[in-house]
This record gives sequence, C-alpha cells and structure tokens, in this order.
Amino acid sequence: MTNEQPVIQVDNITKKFGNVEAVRETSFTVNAGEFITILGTSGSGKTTLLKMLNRLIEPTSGAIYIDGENTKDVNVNILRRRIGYVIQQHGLFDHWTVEQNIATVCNILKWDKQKTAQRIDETLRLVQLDPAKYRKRHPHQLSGGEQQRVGIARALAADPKILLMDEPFGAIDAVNRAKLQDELKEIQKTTGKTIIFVTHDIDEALKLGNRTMLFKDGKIQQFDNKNELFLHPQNEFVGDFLGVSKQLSKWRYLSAKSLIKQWKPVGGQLNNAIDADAIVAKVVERLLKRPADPVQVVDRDENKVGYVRLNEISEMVGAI
Ligand SMILES: Nc1ncnc2c1ncn2[C@@H]1O[C@H](COP(=O)(O)OP(=O)(O)OP(=O)(O)O)[C@@H](O)[C@H]1O
Repeated sequence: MTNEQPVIQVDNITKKFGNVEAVRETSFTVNAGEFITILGTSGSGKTTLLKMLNRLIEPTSGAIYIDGENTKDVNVNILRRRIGYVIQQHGLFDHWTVEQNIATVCNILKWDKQKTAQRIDETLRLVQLDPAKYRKRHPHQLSGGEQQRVGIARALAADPKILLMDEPFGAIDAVNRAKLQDELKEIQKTTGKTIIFVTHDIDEALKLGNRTMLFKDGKIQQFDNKNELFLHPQNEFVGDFLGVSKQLSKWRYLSAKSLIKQWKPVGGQLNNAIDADAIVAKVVERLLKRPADPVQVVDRDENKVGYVRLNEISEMVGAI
C-alpha cells in the first residue's frame, strides 16, 4: 500500500558522459512505500538514473529531491545512509564476516555494540538467514543467494527509507531467484520501504513493481502499473517490449479488474466472488469450473462488484 506522499522527486535531469546523453530530461515522482521497477534495453541509462538518486553520479542538469530536500544540499554520506544500495555482485567485503559486513554502516553511525548486534540479528532474520548459523561466516562460505541476502541485510542495517537495487538477482538461478523475489516483496510489505529496482527481466519487473518504468535511449517511455502498460501502451516500443500482442501475456498479467466494463453497487450475496486483483487466468479457471455461474469481481476498497460470464470472456479478452 502506498500513502501517496512523494519521497523522491526527479525534476528534469540529464546526464551526459562526453557526447553520450545517458539520461535525458527525465522527470518522475515516487510515493512513499512504492515498489518501482525499472526495465529497459541494455545501455538505456537505467543504472545511471539509479546512481544519480544516491549521488554516486551527479546529474549534468536538473534536480533530485528526497523528502522535499534537494540532494545537492545534503551531505553525500548522510544521504547514502538514508538510501540503501544493493548491486548484482553483492559488494560484500570478502575478508570480513557476515556480521562485520552488516555492521559497516552501524559503525559509521557509532552505534554501541549491543544495538549493532541486535540490528545484525534483526536484518539477518528479515532476509531469512539464521543469525546463529550465519553471523560468523565469510562471504565465500555462502551460496550466491545467501550472499545476496546478506547484501540486502547490509543495505537495510541503518533502516533507510529508500532501497535502490541494481539487478540484485541477475546472477541467481531461477528457483532461488523466485524465492528471493517473494521474500523481497514480503520485506517491502512489512517494512514499508520505498524500493527502486532495476532489472532486465520483464517477469521480475511486473511481479515485483506496483509501477514499472520502461526506459529507452535515456528517456522514460512509460511509467505505469502493469494493467495500464498492457492495456494502454503509449508507444510501439512499449507494446513490442512487453509483447502486448501476445494473448498469453495478457492472460498472465492482467487482473480481473480489467475485465469489468461497468461496476455495480454490491447487493445481495456474493457467492462466486473473486478479488479484483486476481489475474485473468484465475477468473477463467473459476468460470471453467462452474460454467453456468458468472464470476463476481469484487473491489474490496470501493465495495463495488462486476460480473464476468463465460460466453463474454473470449470477446472481452480479445478486445483489450
Ligand atoms: N562512466 C561512463 N562514462 C561514459 N559513458 C558511460 C559511463 N557510464 C555509462 N555510460 C554510457 O551511458 C549509457 C547508459 O549506461 P547505463 O549503464 O546507465 O545503462 P543501463 O541501462 O544500466 O545498461 P545495462 O542494462 O546494460 O546495465 C551507455 O551508453 C553507457 O555506455
């Protein structure tokens, strides 16, 4: 859930490396508690954009505000403590134990031993690692997935409001990657962090992000939730990139909500209801189980209901 409060405001930033414009006149806003994924072609400027948020790269022009404060006016070290950063190759110090790695920022903040030890255990539990088992290990004694978990624990140690993640699961096998994605989503839900997550993987971007930014040639092509990206791609690139023409993608990613043309007030019993956020495939599954009954799509927040019938669904899915 987001609370519609801008935590990041990017105002017309451009980054030039010599003649190369890596990011061009880009503006966007991110609200507190959002999980934003950034997707795009190789070399499109995703990493450059991310690194400008914590001033690892300074914009050539434009401004970035975090909590309303221009990042240019904030001491870089203070800024980076407020913003956790996770990269693909975890960036752990090999000669340090897991606990020493996680304690890096706590030590900079001069936390006492007890507070630091407590936080190490807390963050390890958050990333599903048993502190007693992992505290004293070195990074080379961990699997790739475990290293990445420690990387996330370290980024969370100082309890930053924002987490920047640059292809954090890029080098992890598919099974562990799916597990890490689920865990990260859970961490985000329980901690309310604002996350900006760069990935090459369309499935990962759509699964994790409540909004996804599509990036090409240093510019945002579209920044929307997945329903909007599929239903209203703003240009050919977005359509092609997401494979909007492929029915399969629609069925996998669209929610039941998108099938409803007209919401009606709730009346009487809801005995075959499905959540508005359920994917279309679930609606179809339900319809096939009880072909005679319409499925009632329920939007809990707004207490509304819409109906989908089997004989209508192929027509509806075909039209969206
Ligand atoms: N330090 C630099 N000096 C010169 N050019 C750079 C520098 N960093 C990035 N670039 C260029 O800026 C453009 C954007 O690079 P960036 O790494 O942001 O892209 P990306 O979308 O993250 O790519 P990938 O998905 O391949 O990691 C590229 O053309 C790249 O070559």
